[in-house]
Amino acid sequence: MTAWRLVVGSDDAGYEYKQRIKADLQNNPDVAEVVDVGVDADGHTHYPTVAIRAAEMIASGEAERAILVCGTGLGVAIAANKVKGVRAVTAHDSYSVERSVLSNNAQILCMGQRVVGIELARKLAREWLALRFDESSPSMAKVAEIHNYEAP
Ligand SMILES: O=C(CO)[C@H](O)COP(=O)(O)O
Repeated sequence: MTAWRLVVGSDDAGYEYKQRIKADLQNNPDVAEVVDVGVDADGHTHYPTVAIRAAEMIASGEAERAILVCGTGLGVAIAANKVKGVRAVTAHDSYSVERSVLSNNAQILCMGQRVVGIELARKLAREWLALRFDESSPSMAKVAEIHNYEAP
């Protein structure tokens, strides 16, 4: 199975989790390469800037998946979803993480450093990266409806 070209990003409120999850990715067989779009340790870039940068990389095909962290996981998802073709979700439980791929073919997982414990966030990231959307599944037609809505 093909390994992902992955983007990670956060604002300052998600920095520690982004760094920890990024470190995990070095040894993850589902990950081929990782691009970090910030912030760095003393960065204060607002979450929309980081999220839109990551989402644009997905939309352009530079990467297939992204993990974004802010305080709640909400703002990064709202911003990323403004980029055409991107499906970003906030999920902090295993079932939602699973369905975000199997139902929604989400390319971006968003989590909140102020919401979920680090060990759960790491586990959810691992689970999410191991999942693949089945284009022959009944969910495909529903995802296609979303795509068709924003098609030119
Ligand atoms: O969680 C955030 C956005 O959803 C962000 O990390 C903090 O945003 P703020 O509450 O506007 O500072």
